[in-house]
Amino acid sequence: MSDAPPGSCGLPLLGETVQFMAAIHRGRGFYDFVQSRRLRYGNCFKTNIFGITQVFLSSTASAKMILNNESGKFTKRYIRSIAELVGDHSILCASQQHHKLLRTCLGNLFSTASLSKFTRQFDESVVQSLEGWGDGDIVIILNEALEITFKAICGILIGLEDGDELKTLQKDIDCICKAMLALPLRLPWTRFRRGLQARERIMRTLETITSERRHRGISQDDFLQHLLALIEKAYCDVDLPRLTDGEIKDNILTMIIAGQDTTASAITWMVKYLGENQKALDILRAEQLHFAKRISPGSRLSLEDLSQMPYASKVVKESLRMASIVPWFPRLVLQDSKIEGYQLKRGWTVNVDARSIHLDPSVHTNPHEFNPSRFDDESKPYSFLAFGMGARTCLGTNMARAMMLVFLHRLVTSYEWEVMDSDSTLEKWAMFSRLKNGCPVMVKRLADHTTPV
Ligand code: HEM
Repeated sequence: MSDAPPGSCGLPLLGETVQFMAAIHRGRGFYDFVQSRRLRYGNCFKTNIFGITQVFLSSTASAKMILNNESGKFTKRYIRSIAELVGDHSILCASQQHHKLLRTCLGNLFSTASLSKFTRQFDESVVQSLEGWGDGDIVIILNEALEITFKAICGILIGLEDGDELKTLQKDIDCICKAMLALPLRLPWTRFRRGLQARERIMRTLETITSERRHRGISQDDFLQHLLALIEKAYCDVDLPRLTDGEIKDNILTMIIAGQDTTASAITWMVKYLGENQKALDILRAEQLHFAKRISPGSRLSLEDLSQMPYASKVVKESLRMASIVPWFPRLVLQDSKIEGYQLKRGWTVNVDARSIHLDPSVHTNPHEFNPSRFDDESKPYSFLAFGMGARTCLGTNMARAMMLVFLHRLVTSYEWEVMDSDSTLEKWAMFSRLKNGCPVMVKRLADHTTPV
């Protein structure tokens, strides 16, 4: 094909899988594989990973065409190993038609009422965690953020906030996340096999919780209860949208995976960027201390409070732009099509390379500079893709923002911190851009903090 995208599809059968896996093993993470080819070939190139031709695109115009998908030529596609780990009924794997039903049913978790309740609970949890930090302690931000976000998300989804069951669940989720980038080999002791076994254990736990709710009349004010009630109601009203048990379990697992690691990683990068940018931190602290004086001491933050933090919101956005937690978004090509002058074939996967767009100097001035004020002006279309765009945009956008803002408020109004290790090496095998050192910081209580936690 003369107008095929540039790039190499590597060896027959193997493609460039070996190079991709090697990049995962190196400290700069799997994105290095994409970046080096982008530098060599430009905004559009092709490769072959796991036997599938993959095209990477990194212009705002191609992002619009693919994510908006007005032509209907693209659909979401994950590699088979990821689909097996999250389950066939997951919203991540759903066909276009079924996706709408799933999004309607799952959308309730992100209603204003649900997020309001979540924000207060999350604030309580952050306050408790921060209270445990002593003056001069070295705190690993990633570990703290993983624990707090996991507890909060499991609490709102399945009412599990403490105890051994939660710890086991966290270990199993970690195991699944690490298996997502592994070769899909089912041999004993392979990373992938361990991920599948962890998935089975989680499915059994969710089954037990569901059956206790149904047969022992145990009721909780959480999302699982809401989904089970929808099934009950749907027996009387056939038009009501409802999920099967398999869909409920796969999607609860999906939301834990999609919500915890991403948000905890984002919080970690945010603390690092601020720790290394005194000017932005000073503006932020002034805004937040001023805000703290307006709320009664000891009260918990509300969703409404979070809408009154303009600079903090820009800090969140800028951290997400620079970190690009989900670096690219894959889509399956349903029909032969043309993009950027290149021919795409049906069956290929196209990946919108959000990270390249976030760091493109023609899209964002001085892209490597941490500058929240860049968002004072309206952004160019499709230039900020941290949560994706279009029909498959992140369902948890507002929940993630709420968690980041709450954490930020409590941190800057209670502590000063110094980043103890500025190494930006990424963790190997992590599905999302995650700092290997977890961002160790030395914390010091603010002398006259106005919001005693
Ligand atoms: C900072 C944190 C987060 C980031 C950066 C993030 C990023 C993203 C991105 C980029 C996508 C779209 C991928 C694509 O188009 O292929 C996505 C989808 C999704 N996210 Fe998030 N996310 C975050 C937090 C959350 C949270 C807290 C939840 C829920 C608890 C969540 C649930 C989901 C779900 C269910 C989808 C699939 C939506 C669909 O296919 O319709 N995310 N996320």
